[in-house]
Amino acid sequence: MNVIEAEGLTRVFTGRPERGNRLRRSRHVAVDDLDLTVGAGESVGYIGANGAGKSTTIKMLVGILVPTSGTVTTMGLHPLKQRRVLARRIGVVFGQRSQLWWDLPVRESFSILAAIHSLTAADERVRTAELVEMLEMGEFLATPVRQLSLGQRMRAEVAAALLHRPDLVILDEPTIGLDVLSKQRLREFLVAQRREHGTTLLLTTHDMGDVERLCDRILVVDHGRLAFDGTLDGLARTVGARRELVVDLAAESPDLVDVGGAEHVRSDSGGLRQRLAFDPQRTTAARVLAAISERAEVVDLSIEEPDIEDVVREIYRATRR
Ligand SMILES: Nc1ncnc2c1ncn2[C@@H]1O[C@H](COP(=O)(O)OP(=O)(O)OP(=O)(O)O)[C@@H](O)[C@H]1O
Repeated sequence: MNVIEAEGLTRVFTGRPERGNRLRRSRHVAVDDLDLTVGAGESVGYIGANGAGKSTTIKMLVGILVPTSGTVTTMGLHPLKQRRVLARRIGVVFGQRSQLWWDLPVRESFSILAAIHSLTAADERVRTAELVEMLEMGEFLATPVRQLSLGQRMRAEVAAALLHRPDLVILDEPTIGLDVLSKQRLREFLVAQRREHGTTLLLTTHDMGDVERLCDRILVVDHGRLAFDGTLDGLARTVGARRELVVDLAAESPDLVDVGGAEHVRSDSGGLRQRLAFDPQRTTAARVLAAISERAEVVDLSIEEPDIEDVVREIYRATRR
């Protein structure tokens, strides 16, 4: 069964009437004739530059925005006409907007949501305990939401959206602004939910790490239109999404140009710091590091992910050729 089916989905925003000419309004096509199907159990990353139309699409899928034209069903339901029924079947997280009660302790927000979703008292207890453990929320359950750190709040938001075990979870920028550890926790949790419950995931993100660790299908949107629909492998083949290993060496060294599986990008400070690019589909950072260590003593290292904006720009370039 398809969890999401959209055909010719279009949303046009019209501005205010222009001064001196009330009949003229600016017109902006945010989502342009989009055909989209997402099957049960898929994990789909929806990426694109700022303003490409990601949030607008999601809002139409969940019934917050009315399409200008086209059709859409989510979980086989009409998002606008059957919004209440749909709300019981899906979980939605908008990174920038909270669904928790600001002044209440986190635990109470969960209780209210459990009541809204008609969970039994026993089920609420079991599910809350499970989420608290998996998302490590024990230490801030009694804290009012407004006092949470961003990482804590996002974990609580995700828990709130998944409390009723929805079949489809839609996340708009779930890891935005989070530190490395919080991102990792959240990703591990989502992977586990998928594995254990077969949950379908659709997420928008600017973080290539989210895409790599969470998604088996990627959609790239450009000016409201689909520019790419395929796997991460396919995306990497199209744009060569590379990572960079940055190593600090114990002594100045010549450029590390002959390291297998990696390409020397740049040396700084007489070769004390060197950057090597590699394709994560073909080799691993550990292998590249081992090869470097045979040639020079490494004292520190970091790995830089490709910037999603660069990947998207490359996709746009490739698809417009
Ligand atoms: N309510 C609105 N009224 C007018 N224009 C809007 C409205 N909402 C969005 N837009 C415009 O539609 C386009 C798509 O916006 P949307 O928020 O869907 O982009 P996005 O891909 O989610 O971007 P971001 O990554 O920055 O969140 C943008 O040009 C935006 O300015």
